[in-house]
Order: sequence, then C-alpha cells, then structure tokens
Amino acid sequence: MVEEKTATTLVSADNLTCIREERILFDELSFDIQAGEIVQIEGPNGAGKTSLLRILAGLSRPYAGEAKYKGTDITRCRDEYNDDLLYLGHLAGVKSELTAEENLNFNLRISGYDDFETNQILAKVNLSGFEEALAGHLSAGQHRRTALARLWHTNCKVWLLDEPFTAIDKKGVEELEHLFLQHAQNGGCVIMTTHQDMSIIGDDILRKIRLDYRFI
Ligand SMILES: Nc1ncnc2c1ncn2[C@@H]1O[C@H](COP(=O)(O)OP(=O)(O)OP(=O)(O)O)[C@@H](O)[C@H]1O
Repeated sequence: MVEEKTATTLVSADNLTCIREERILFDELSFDIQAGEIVQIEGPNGAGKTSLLRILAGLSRPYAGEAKYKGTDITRCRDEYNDDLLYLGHLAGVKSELTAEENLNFNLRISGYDDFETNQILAKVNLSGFEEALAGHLSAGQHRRTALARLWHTNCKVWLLDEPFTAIDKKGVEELEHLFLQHAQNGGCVIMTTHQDMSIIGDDILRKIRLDYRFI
C-alpha cells in the first residue's frame, strides 16, 4: 500500500515552514502531489503562494521542513529534479530585446532541446505573424504567451506555474486548461497559483491547497 503511493508521488511538502519579515507565511505545511494531479495554491495577496512555489522549485530554502521530489529532499536529487521540472515565475524569463522566436529558441535550448520548430510552437500560442517581433513590443498577453510557449514542447513532468493566466484572454485560458488536462493524463502534474476561475478544469478535478497568513 505504502509502495503504491510512493510510486506515484512526484512533489511533496514535508512540514514546510516559511517565515518572511517576522511573519509566518505557512507553518508545518505537508502535502503529497501525485502524478496526474492539477493543483491550485490559493490564498489572498501576500499569503505566500509564490514563496511556496519557489521553495518547491528549489529557488529558495524553507525556514524548516523539506521539499521533496519522489520522496527525496530536492537538495539531494537536484539534477534529476531539474531535468523533470518546468518552473515559470512571474517574470517568466522573456527578454524584451529578443524576438518571440529568439526567446523561445533560447529557452528551449537552455532546457536541452535541439529538435523543434519554433514557428509551429508559436502558432500553438497564437503568435503566428509575430515571430520576428521584439518581445518588448508585444502586448502583455502576447508577451505572456511567449513565455508559456515552452509548455507545448517539454518532457518535464512537474510544472510549477506562477499565475500562468495573467493577461491571457478567455480562449487562451481554455487552451491552457486543455493542455494542463492533457499533461496530467500523460502522468505529469501541474502546481499553479492563480486568482483566475477556470471553466474546463472543474472542482471535481482541481485540488486546492489554501494558504492563510497569520502573524507571529
Ligand atoms: N525575499 C523576501 N524577503 C522579504 N519578504 C518577502 C520575500 N519574498 C516574499 N516576501 C513577503 O512575503 C509575503 C508573501 O509573498 P508572496 O509573493 O509569496 O505572496 P503571494 O501569496 O504569492 O501574493 P500575490 O497573490 O500577491 O502574488 C509578502 O508579504 C512579501 O512581501
């Protein structure tokens, strides 16, 4: 029984505590996220959602507790975890001085991919005709789509996404929801923060982890 659970657990929080500026954002937070799950970290502004995602990504350290990948502290399996992790933060690594195509090309190459058609991937995020546009000249939604494009070409199982729907129109949100469902069905997991209501991923599918801050 225990073996079965361990086999499908991808990401775990094991008694995570995060303190910022003398404020406990979360305390002894524990959960396991299985392959096939779509998870929303929810809570008010400042509750610690981004802080939690950054800890799960290994970008910052918790005050106490461990973030784990397949049952191992992520600091002890960093190479394997990094190979399986796609993290898209607020700023999402899009450089204004590069074109949409150059940005995607760069992001896929530093992730180790060398066999892809940037134009085909950009078409999936509705950026056909904008391949040569400087990212700094794109609209907010198009800029965000440039960052999100790499979700359409990845082998990473664990997707950690900070506000993926920001500035994305209704149709784009639905397309992303379909992609998340497909990723979960293929054995991946999606862990995201969002204040956006979803229309395709219903409450029967979506798992919510709520953060509510309190003071020391
Ligand atoms: N490196 C840091 N140093 C000091 N304080 C920080 C740091 N990172 C985050 N904080 C503080 O921790 C709190 C939680 O920030 P966080 O970005 O995790 O919240 P959030 O739940 O993602 O908020 P939002 O919904 O507004 O995006 C905020 O009050 C923030 O100012």
